[in-house]
Amino acid sequence: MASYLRSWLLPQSPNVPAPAIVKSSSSVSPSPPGAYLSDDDNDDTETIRGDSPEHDDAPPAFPSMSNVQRLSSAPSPSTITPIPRILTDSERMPPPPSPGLVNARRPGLTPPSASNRNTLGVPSSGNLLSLPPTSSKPPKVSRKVALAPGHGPLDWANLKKSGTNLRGVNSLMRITPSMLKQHNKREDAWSAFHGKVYNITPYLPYHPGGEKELMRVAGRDGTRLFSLTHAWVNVDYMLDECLVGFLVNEP
Ligand code: HEM
Repeated sequence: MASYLRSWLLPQSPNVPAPAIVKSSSSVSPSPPGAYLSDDDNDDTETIRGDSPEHDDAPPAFPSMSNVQRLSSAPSPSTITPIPRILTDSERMPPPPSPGLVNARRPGLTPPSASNRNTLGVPSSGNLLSLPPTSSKPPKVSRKVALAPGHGPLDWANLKKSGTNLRGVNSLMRITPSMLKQHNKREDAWSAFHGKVYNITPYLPYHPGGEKELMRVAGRDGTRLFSLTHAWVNVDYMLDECLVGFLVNEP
């Protein structure tokens, strides 16, 4: 009786098989004697060693181990794999920056300072978020003049359609530079544009740039000055009813 109790209170000696470790072929399958003693050569013995996950639900050995036996066979704390801890919000990776701070975090770009921000907090310059300058030129000052009442663009269009003879001649002519030069008075002003000669006298009070400007080309070729001022204006359409002829070279 005493030896029986001692065998349960003391750890098992190495030559006595531990009752909890089932290695006996009789408990599993009828293997030939000695087959379960082989460590590596037999696959069947591998499946019943207890280190396989499939063996976790094996029934406890009988008789069960004492406290001393359990302590001696328990794994040391250093061999226990720690269970991963769930991170709190503050320990997780920070969220991506908001769009307004993207440039401030880019290397090589200076973050927008308070000095180059307007009252709305929008960077005014030196930042990709700022609007590009639309033009480096100063704003163009209009040189248009105030036309007399009844002398607007629509009034000119109506005059052209009225059938009034705006040419001052009965037929189209071949006009040399010397002939053109004789028509340089306000009441009789001709000017050449793109090889065509027009009577500009009826148009003088309708010219948005003023009579004075238009009279600069009276009696001569005004193509260059016209193109420098407003190349986009369709003079052929504007003065089609004022055509008097075509510019030709001197004979
Ligand atoms: C007979 C031919 C010409 C016609 C049909 C004509 C027509 C016009 C028109 C339609 C405009 C208004 C343009 C706009 O609204 O943007 C204009 C403006 C003007 N034109 Fe003429 N033009 C003629 C000849 C000339 C010539 C020869 C000069 C210069 C010597 C001249 C000087 C000007 C100027 C300074 C303005 C004002 C431009 C501005 O600041 O907006 N034009 N002209």
